[in-house]
Amino acid sequence: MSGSDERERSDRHVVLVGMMGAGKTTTGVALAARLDRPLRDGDVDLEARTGHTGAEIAAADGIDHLHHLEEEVLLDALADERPAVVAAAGWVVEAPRCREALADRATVVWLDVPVGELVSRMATGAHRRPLDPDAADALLARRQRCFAEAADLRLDARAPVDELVASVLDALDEADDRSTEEAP
Ligand SMILES: Nc1ncnc2c1ncn2[C@@H]1O[C@H](COP(=O)(O)OP(=O)(O)OP(=O)(O)O)[C@@H](O)[C@H]1O
Ligand SMILES: O=C(O)C1=C[C@@H](O)[C@@H](O)[C@H](O)C1
Ligand SMILES: [Mg+2]
Repeated sequence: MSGSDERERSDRHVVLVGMMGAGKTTTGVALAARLDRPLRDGDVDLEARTGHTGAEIAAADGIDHLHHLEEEVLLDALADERPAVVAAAGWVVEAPRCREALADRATVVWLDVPVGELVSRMATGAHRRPLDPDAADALLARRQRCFAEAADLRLDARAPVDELVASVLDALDEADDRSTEEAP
């Protein structure tokens, strides 16, 4: 894993990033249980803060306003001293402030899913704004670099959830082993 070692690994948040429908919430619930950490889900925090879903905010106030709120929600979650598992909003890797905070305070896992599978996964749940396949394709192409820059670990998230969780736990253990070996 790359990324800043300013904080001990065990103090860092584990943040799941990826496109809408990539499985951040689903994997986040299972990972938080295994790590015995709280789950901070961007969509849940957004609704608790505003009383509205992302889809409602985008429709009423525009996508830029939604993005501004999502940025604040992630920065708040990362500022919490208690290490958590965080399911971040899909967009946040495009925000330089978020990428900086992620590099400082988190181990970042990119749940990467091809567009065809994403589109069927996005059909579930009511909180998402609608996105057609061509728009999803263009968005992923544009955002690929941001995900790659932010991520310490990239997983093919077509795998079953328990395998994804095991891969994250393995990567965290390996990083812990390396930092123990490197300690003076
Ligand atoms: N590893 C997986 N294998 C198969 N289906 C999955 C997997 N992970 C998630 N799903 C399914 O994909 C759909 C979207 O998952 P989820 O809501 O967790 O995505 P998300 O990344 O949190 O989306 P959003 O960014 O919109 O909140 C759900 O129906 C979920 O059951
Ligand atoms: O991935 C995206 O582009 C988005 C994700 C959501 O969190 C919202 O920011 C919005 O619906 C756009
Ligand atoms: Mg989610």
